[in-house]
Amino acid sequence: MCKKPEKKRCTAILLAGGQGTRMGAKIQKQYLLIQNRPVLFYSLYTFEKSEVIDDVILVVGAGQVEYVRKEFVEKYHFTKVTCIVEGGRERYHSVWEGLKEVQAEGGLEERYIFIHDSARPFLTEEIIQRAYNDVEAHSACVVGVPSKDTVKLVDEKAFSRETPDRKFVWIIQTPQVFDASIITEAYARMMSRDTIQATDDAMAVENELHIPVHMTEGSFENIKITTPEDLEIAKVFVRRCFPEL
Ligand SMILES: Nc1ccn([C@@H]2O[C@H](COP(=O)(O)OP(=O)(O)OP(=O)(O)O)[C@@H](O)[C@H]2O)c(=O)n1
Ligand SMILES: C[C@](O)(CO)[C@H](O)COP(=O)(O)O
Repeated sequence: MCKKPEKKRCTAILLAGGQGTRMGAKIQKQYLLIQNRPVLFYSLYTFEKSEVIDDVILVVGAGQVEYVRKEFVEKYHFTKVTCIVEGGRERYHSVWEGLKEVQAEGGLEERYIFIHDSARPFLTEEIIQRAYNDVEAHSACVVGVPSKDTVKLVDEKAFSRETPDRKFVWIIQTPQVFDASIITEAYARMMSRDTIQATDDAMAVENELHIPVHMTEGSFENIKITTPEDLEIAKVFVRRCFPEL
């Protein structure tokens, strides 16, 4: 009889260490409320219920570890959160802090890492499943959606330089999912450089290891809460995405 291969351990690194400058609110946007619950609650809830995700490393801002432990992990009984660490100045610093925890725990060969922005509360189990299938097939994948708009590359004075064929343009979301050994090696190399320009995790893998990263279909609801109008949209999406809450 053919034995089914064991599922690899799936760890989410959930990022909640940003300042939310573009939101311009008095508190960081991961703590703003959408329908009576903080933005950070929703992705923790989705990971907790997920059949794919085994454990969660939560990365938070300086001095927020105990607050998040009490007000999220204990209050809502999020049992998959195994550790809460402080992040750093840029998003990639925060990812690196999460990855250091992964390295310390070990088992890199048998593990996938799902890096997700807590600022994207409308992640679904379907997207997580699709990403899992994709990382099994390709070792590196990022969730995104094909662009619905025409995209132009422009010069410094905002004159159009090039219009890429839209069928090759994807708008990138999270989670971004990798073999643990690939993403830790890519980040270790990237973090040793003097200047770093990486607005997502795939860039580390593409630039440092030259490994192709596959696109996994996300959803147009998997938005990032970035500026105040995103919160207005979120109020509509939350009812559709979490009818049980
Ligand atoms: N130093 C940082 C910066 C960002 N993030 C997280 O990365 C995700 C995406 O970043 P972004 O939307 O840019 O969040 P902020 O950095 O908070 O926003 P802004 O750039 O407007 O300050 C968010 O969940 C944010 O909390 C993080 O953990 N650590
Ligand atoms: C990773 C990301 O969410 C993909 O869209 C995005 O690049 C994060 O960028 P930000 O400038 O930190 O919001």
